[in-house]
Amino acid sequence: MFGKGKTCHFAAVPERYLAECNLVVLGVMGSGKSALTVKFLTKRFISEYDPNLEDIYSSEEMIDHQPVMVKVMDTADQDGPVNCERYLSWASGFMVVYSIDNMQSFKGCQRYLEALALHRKAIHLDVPVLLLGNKVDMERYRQVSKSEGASLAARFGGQFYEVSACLDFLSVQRVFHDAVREVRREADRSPLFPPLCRGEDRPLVGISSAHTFTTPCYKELPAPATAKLITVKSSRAQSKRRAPTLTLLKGFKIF
Ligand SMILES: Nc1nc2c(ncn2[C@@H]2O[C@H](COP(=O)(O)OP(=O)(O)OP(=O)(O)O)[C@@H](O)[C@H]2O)c(=O)[nH]1
Repeated sequence: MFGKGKTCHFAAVPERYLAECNLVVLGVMGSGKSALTVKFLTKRFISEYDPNLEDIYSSEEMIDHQPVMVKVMDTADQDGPVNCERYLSWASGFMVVYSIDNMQSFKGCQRYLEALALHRKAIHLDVPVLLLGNKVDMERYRQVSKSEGASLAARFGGQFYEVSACLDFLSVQRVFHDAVREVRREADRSPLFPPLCRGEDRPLVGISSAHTFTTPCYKELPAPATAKLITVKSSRAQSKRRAPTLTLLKGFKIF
């Protein structure tokens, strides 16, 4: 299990004021989805994960002086974008990951982008999509050029980043925070985005419309069928405390 720690609460901000942003991380096996997710949540790079586990992690973040509960679904698709329903209807935004040292993973992520384009068209909402070229530390084995990544992202109307789960934390954090910013922008821009973010029965109090955003609820939101919700301490809070021992997927421990 990952993240037994209790949630960190920002002292001055009652929980009911937190907006939520559901991010889904997609990509073929081995592209680094779990590594990026764990890096964002814990500032650490862990090299092995159970590829079959699909979990949702949540972390309270302060982004542009606004608190937000970021929920990250680390998906575990075996065969590309099939049975996507569990995350399509849940997501506020998507992050599609490939590995710059693996052309197959780049081709694989195009299938995700196509599926997401269809989804966006179907619901008439520009749910933000970010394309991430991971493993830039593997530059000398690069198979996908930066311009190929950028032009693919542009083709599908998404932001493009190159990152590495095993290099600096801030670059990874920036990508996740930018995803939240994109979701906020879209929520502000589109009257079709539902007006308030609604967590599990969280009272909808005190959130001005300028800062509200949520899952595109074009239909009833089922809880993702196969995912567990795991709450971890925010990375910011964690850095201020003595690092706890976290037991990771597959029983790996980090300190
Ligand atoms: N060098 C390097 N290796 C990475 C990076 N990110 C992930 N890896 C390695 O790539 C392998 C796959 O990473 P995962 O995070 O498990 O990839 P995933 O996309 O979650 O894979 P599945 O769980 O199989 O879907 C692991 O051995 C990681 O250690 C990175 O930025 N740089």
